[in-house]
Amino acid sequence: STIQLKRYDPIDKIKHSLPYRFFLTTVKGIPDENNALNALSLKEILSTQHGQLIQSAQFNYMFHIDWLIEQYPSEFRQKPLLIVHGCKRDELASLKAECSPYPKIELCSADMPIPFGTHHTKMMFLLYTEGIRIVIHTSNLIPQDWNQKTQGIWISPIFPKISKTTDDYSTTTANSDSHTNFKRDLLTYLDRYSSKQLQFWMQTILEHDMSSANVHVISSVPGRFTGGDFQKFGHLKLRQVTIYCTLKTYLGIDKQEQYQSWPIVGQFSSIGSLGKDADQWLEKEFLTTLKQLNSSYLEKPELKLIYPSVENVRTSLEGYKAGGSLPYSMNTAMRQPWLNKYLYQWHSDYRNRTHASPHIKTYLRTSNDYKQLLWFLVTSANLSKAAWGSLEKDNTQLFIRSYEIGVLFLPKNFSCSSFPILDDKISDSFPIPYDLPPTKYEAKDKPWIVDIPYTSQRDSHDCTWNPH
Ligand SMILES: O=C(O)CCC(=O)Nc1ccc(C(=O)O)c(C(=O)O)c1
Repeated sequence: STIQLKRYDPIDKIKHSLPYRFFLTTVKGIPDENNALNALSLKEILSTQHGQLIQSAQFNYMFHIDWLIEQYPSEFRQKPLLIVHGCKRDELASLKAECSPYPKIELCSADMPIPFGTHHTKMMFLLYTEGIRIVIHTSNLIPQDWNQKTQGIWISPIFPKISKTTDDYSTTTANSDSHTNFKRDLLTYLDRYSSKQLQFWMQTILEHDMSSANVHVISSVPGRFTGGDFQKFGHLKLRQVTIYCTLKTYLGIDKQEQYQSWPIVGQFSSIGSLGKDADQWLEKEFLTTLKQLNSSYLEKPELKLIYPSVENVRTSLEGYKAGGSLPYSMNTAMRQPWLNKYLYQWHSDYRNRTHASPHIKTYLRTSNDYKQLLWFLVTSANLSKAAWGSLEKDNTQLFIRSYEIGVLFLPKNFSCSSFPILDDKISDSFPIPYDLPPTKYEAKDKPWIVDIPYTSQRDSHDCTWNPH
């Protein structure tokens, strides 16, 4: 059979990048050495060092087209580019206008059948002569999102084309998928767009060997899911993957008791309307599925939510302007004061990103001493029912409004029973983006709310915040 020459992937040369391939974006205005550790810029992701680009696709919510084209190397700026978006009406008109100088840009509008849903997914397909690379991340394609924020990036290997030779005995399982069903789940997600332009990318993905993928796809698409589709998306998918890959399979039932109290940490850049108390959705639905309370213990589930306080925003590199990307509205916040007791500050001293305001979204489960990580998810999904879904029809149907996608790291796919979280940062500990244990809000702290003024204290640029 043809020996697939493992092409040298420049991403592998970045210190500590393997085996997780999980990066933050580089931050301007902090010492360079803090950027070196597991950080990438968009230009680095798109650079010619990865091979000869044939064409690409960019899934996102917000686009600055001229700036995006500039992030591609000049020799790749005329390659076909598919923009997958959820824009409508005047936003669609301005997106079309922005794309008109570029004949090779095609627009694919995601079907948005449900009100208040967003096309939130942030993903890149990069097709090279050598193979296809998939990037799943949290940044809008606008300069502000790649400048001074904390954002997350999972960057796949360059998956090689499945060789055509008939005697190909490579380890390809059913059409060369991974143990984590990465290809199957990515295709399941793409199929929901029922888009002709995405047919080409689905066929291309089918033709590539993704058996080396070591993460699970956790996605959301608009719809009402029951029966066979019940656990395919949203928080039920996360439950389905974590429940069978950690507690039950190799930790043994007896140990389950030990894990009942292990806290779950959620971290995000916006919050939806979650109901009049925690029992409406947060604890009864979202936490319960993540906690897998499938046993008799009725432990008080421990949930810690990291969302920037006003002070975190005021003292950030961008100052109050960072709050423009934290669209938690007064109208929503005023109806859920009960949420504040779950809130923790954004703190990332060990990654030198305390002042790089977070737009990343992550969810994880950790031991009580914060030394072991049971699972880790980086995703586009904020803490909202629109993103994660809400159960209906006596818990037989999951209703989701938005498109979201993320990748889940499970220890079993990295041949260990838990990921180490050690306080020194150069060890092989999992590169979590923030400090653990999380830092509680101080008594005077309030969650950042985007649509009210902050004038009593000026920010790091000596500005105040006056939305209108
Ligand atoms: O959900 C709610 O009810 C509040 C509205 C909201 O949060 N909207 C929103 C839209 C786009 C993005 C994005 O940047 O793609 C983000 C984000 O990522 O914070 C959040």
